[in-house]
Amino acid sequence: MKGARVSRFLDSMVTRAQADLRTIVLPEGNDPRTLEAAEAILRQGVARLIILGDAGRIAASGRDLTGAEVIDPTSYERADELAALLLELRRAKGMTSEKARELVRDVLYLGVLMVKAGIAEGMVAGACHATGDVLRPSLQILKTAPGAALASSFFIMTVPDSDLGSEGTFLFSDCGLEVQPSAERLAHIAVSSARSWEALTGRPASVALLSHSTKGSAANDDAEKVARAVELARELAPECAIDGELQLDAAIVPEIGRMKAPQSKVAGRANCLVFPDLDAGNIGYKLVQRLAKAEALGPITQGLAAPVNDLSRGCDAHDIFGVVAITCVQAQARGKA
Ligand SMILES: CC(C)(COP(=O)(O)OP(=O)(O)OC[C@H]1O[C@@H](n2cnc3c(N)ncnc32)[C@H](O)[C@@H]1OP(=O)(O)O)[C@@H](O)C(=O)NCCC(=O)NCCS
Ligand SMILES: CC(=O)OP(=O)(O)O
Repeated sequence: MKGARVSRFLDSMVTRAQADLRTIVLPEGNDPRTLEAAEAILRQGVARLIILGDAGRIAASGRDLTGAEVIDPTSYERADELAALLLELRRAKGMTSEKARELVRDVLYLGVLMVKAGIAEGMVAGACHATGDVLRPSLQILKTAPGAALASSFFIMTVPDSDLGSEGTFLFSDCGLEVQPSAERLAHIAVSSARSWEALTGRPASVALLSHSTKGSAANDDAEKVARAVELARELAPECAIDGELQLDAAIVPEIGRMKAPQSKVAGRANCLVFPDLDAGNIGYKLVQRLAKAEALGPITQGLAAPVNDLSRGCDAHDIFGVVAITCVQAQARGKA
């Protein structure tokens, strides 16, 4: 964490988080990277923290976690109350009181239930759990936000020494949640991404729906799905700059955008890149992170009723710190909505 390069984007998230503190639950208190990030979050006054895990093990980490509330999920005094809440919310889906009492000891379910009950305002996990396991409890318990058709996810990528996108910063979606979105779901992902970008950066979104084809240069079902998603996204958000289908070079490199899609207002200047499916999105973000040494903060969920954000199991403490700062900013926005 010490000496980690902080992007201008992350710096702005930290400043906003510090100005109006929120309470975030970190269910992976047994993970050393999480404790390293927690120490930095507390030292810099970025969030109030609830850390779930074995208190003895956490104390033995040697991290200064003064100010954090450490809760052992095996002896939490509000466990019965949260199990009753889970039962009430999921009874129609076959939840039993026995199963609810068992699930409330699972740190991921416990964390989400704490958010649902208002004990915490957001959650960050995924350093040592797979994405499906992190997101399933939030999809089941928190559900989508009013007006959101679906939940999806994005990364904020900052490529060092690049002037593409927004001075090297991009939103990539969906790199974590929707596996094989239909044209309709892709359109919703594109519009949510534009709104997330604008809420986080304060800058106008320029959204490219990516493909192996630019404006009909290839004719097949995959390219047509993306072109259809563009039409639908424009109907959903006529005020947004959205275009496609575009190849990656046409989307972000001005001279190639002008050559391949001369009529497009997005080509060559896109800052939000929407991938056609999860294979492309997940592989794409990891390529940019690992080969271009980009800062990759996410997967951040959008469209959920309260902020629960995931991490890659390949993350480091800097990534966890960054995702917590973004979660705080999302929690502030929810508080004001
Ligand atoms: C997130 C994910 C786990 C959800 O699917 P699932 O576990 O199969 O769960 P289900 O389809 O049973 O859905 C569980 C609940 O989530 C809801 N749900 C699923 N996807 C949703 C979405 N995109 N938006 C809103 N709700 C959604 C379902 O409606 C269901 O609600 P219900 O139980 O109240 O009826 C699945 O989409 C997934 O595995 N995605 C890929 C994750 C991944 O591996 N990413 C790569 C690394 S980042
Ligand atoms: C986002 C992601 O790819 O997560 P993981 O690396 O944990 O699968």
